[in-house]
Amino acid sequence: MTLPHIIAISGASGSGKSLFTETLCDELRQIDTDVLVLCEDHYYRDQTHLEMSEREKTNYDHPNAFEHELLAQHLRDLKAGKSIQYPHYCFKTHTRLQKLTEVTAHRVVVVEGILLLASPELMPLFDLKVYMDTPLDICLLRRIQRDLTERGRTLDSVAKQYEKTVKPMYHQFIQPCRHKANIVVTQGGKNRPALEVIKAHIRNTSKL
Ligand SMILES: Nc1ncnc2c1ncn2[C@@H]1O[C@H](COP(=O)(O)OP(=O)(O)O)[C@@H](O)[C@H]1O
Ligand SMILES: O=c1ccn([C@@H]2O[C@H](COP(=O)(O)O)[C@@H](O)[C@H]2O)c(=O)[nH]1
Repeated sequence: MTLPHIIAISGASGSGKSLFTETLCDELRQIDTDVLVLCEDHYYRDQTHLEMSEREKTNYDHPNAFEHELLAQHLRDLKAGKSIQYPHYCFKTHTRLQKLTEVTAHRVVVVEGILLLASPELMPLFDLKVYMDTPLDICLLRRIQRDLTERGRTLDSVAKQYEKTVKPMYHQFIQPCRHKANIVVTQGGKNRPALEVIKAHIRNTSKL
């Protein structure tokens, strides 16, 4: 089997990574492209051993919060044509679920997450690196809306986490990776020309 083409979609929380990935992959499937999506979020380290009050103090925007070594192993396995079993993570409890999803190797693998380009172990595994360059104030507004409706947070907790870790870690780890990307996407998940460019690149390079 042809090696999978692995694409990283990175950028700040709320920058539009998920929407961009979902749109890209839906459209690739419509043209019969065999594509698998993996989320870096699934690889957050389990916090079960900590009290809830301690879990809430964890810095989830630092690279150490992720089990990048497991994600790297999974990407190497997929490159070798092997199946993987990826974990699932719950943002409300900050723990891994008792659930693994088995997936087989695909021709195209799209991985999305905030700190993919900050990991020296992951970087060599990506064939294409995309950075979502969205102003941080827009990201924050989107994050407030999502965290209140989907992740069981309050406005106060979102504001505190943003000041304490989300914003400083963005400046320390995420934004400095912008220059490592092959493609920088402005205007979030709805940037139609950027989607077309990446689709054309995938068609040309993944020998579909
Ligand atoms: N260009 C855009 N215009 C309007 N809304 C957008 C745009 N890009 C993303 N969104 C919305 O912003 C929110 C956050 O986007 P999402 O893709 O979940 O970000 P991320 O995965 O980077 O955290 C979602 O509700 C999404 O639908
Ligand atoms: O237990 C957790 C784990 C992560 N977070 C926050 O999630 C975002 C990353 O997710 P996106 O889907 O890219 O927005 C990150 O900024 C963490 O702060 C959390 O709050 N709790």
